[in-house]
Amino acid sequence: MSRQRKVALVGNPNAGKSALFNALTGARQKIANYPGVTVERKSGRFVLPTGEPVEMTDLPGAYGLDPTSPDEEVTSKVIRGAFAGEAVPDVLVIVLDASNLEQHLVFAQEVLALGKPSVIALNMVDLAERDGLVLDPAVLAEELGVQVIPTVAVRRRGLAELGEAIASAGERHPGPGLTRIGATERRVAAHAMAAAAVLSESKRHRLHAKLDQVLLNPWLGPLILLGVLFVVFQAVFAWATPFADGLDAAVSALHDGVAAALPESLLRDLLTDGIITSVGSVVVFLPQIVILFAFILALEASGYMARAAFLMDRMMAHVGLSGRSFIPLLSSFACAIPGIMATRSITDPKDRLTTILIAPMMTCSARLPVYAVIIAAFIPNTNVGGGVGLQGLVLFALYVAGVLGAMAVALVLRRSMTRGAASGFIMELPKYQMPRLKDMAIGLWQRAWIFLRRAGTIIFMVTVVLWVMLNFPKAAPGESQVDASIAGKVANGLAYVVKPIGFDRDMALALIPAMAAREVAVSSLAQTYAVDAGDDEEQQALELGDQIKARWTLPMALAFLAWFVFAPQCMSTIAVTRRETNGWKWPAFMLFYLFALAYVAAGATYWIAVAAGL
Ligand SMILES: Nc1nc2c(ncn2[C@@H]2O[C@H](COP(=O)(O)OP(=O)(O)OP(=O)(O)O)[C@@H](O)[C@H]2O)c(=O)[nH]1
Ligand SMILES: [Mg+2]
Repeated sequence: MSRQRKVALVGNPNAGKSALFNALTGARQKIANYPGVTVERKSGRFVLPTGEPVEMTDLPGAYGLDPTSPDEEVTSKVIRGAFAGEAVPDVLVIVLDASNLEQHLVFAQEVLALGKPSVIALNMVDLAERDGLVLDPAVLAEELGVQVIPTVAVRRRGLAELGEAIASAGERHPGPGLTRIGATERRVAAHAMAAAAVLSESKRHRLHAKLDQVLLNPWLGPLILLGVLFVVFQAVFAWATPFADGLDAAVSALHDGVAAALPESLLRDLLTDGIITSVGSVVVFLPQIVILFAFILALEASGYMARAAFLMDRMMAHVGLSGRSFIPLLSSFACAIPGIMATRSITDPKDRLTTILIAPMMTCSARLPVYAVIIAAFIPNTNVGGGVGLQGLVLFALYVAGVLGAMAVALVLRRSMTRGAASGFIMELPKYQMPRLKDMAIGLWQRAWIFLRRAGTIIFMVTVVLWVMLNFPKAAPGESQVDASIAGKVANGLAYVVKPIGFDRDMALALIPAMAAREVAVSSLAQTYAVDAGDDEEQQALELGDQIKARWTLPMALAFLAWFVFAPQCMSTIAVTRRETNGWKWPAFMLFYLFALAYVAAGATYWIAVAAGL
């Protein structure tokens, strides 16, 4: 034999080619670049069982022979013998991931159609078996017309058999089935072959495979995801009502009880109209928060969340981000702080910065009380048909508005301040699982506790300060207490700024303490109206929602909602952004652009609503 024969390993990315290459060639490797491109060329010596030494190359992973990347181009050219200065391989070892057979068979058919001497390494059979899937290599060999050797590259299983198969791989002609052209035909055939090769499959594996087929379907998948999210928001309203009503009654009872038990005094006012009214107005949203988190935790534990990230990867790529940003952004639906901290897992610094900057637009749970009180006051609790409640629909729309805003900003940032290419994304999809009740209960308890602690600390303190500012100096007889107070005077100043976007003095007043935490907007409205009601018993008896309804117009309410979709009203988020970006530059930028967006969005909402005659 004049020339040393060449054997090349080909297959989809992550099939285990390099693992197999290392197992076969050991330390006898040469690493260089293919001439003219920065693609690594790995080759090594391997001695066949016949004693014949061959040169083995580990080709870059590819999904097809029509290249879409420099890696794929090298692979495609080398195996066709079209790469200048590179000898054409004599035998191809096509490496397949047995636990992902259907997908890998698509490329395998394309390679086999070239008609070269080939062998298939059915790799990762250990992982397939772990998942309850046992395959019959003989069926595949029959279908494909080449030898199929089960291997476990990392355990060196099947290497000797693979060597023998390589030694005996001879000239072959592509069978009729392998001259199929077109990706769709190959896909259909891959599906049939993968199904035919199954020797035994646990019920669970079959079910999971079916689930993935539906949930990850490029058309159905996103629709289902949208549907799931939609149900969540419907439930947040529908299921929480009885519990929220109960809490509300308890808060009122406590308020009245304390008011009756104490003599009239400043302390009594502070306790009742100040603390109980404000903290109570936030605490009543506990049921909605718990329901929202129950869904989020269940979706995470079941394995669906990772699928959602997978589905979102393509969409995120459109705005220059990857699926990697999805998890931090998703956590930001609970709270932007853990979300921003979770961006540490994003390796590309510009990717990460973009994700941090848009995280506050994901609707966090602190906005829920604001949204809920205004929606409940202004949006009728009607059915828009098919059992869909209008209130849940509006809530859903607010979440969507935040997401769309974030995507638009990411798109702009990735073309300007954080310019750069989107990084790739590979994600392991976890197995489907029934969420465990105990884990869920612990998770829910933690979230509920965090929420209550906020009510007991930040909101409590801001409330006391606000109460002082609202109650002093005392109004002259006939004058409104709110107008006379320090808070009222400050709010009157701010009211000039927010008047063009439809906000009145009370709304302006709510914005100031809400810088500490968004929920405070609700408690400060509750307090303002309690102070404003003074001794008017009829006014005092009104619920916050009814107060708001009586004082605001629908365009005002909608503008207020639009404001909270964007406004960066959370000191902790600003602080954590400063820490994660090492300076004030980015948090300052974040504050500026989010306030600008909030102002424009609220103004546009107000004037459009007014023009529409709402
Ligand atoms: N359990 C198990 N893991 C394997 C097996 N073969 C490879 N792996 C692991 O699968 C992962 C991917 O393997 P690689 O050899 O890097 O895959 P590759 O085909 O070279 O991937 P690209 O170079 O990206 O095309 C690695 O973590 C390997 O350790 C196997 O038979 N069983
Ligand atoms: Mg590799």
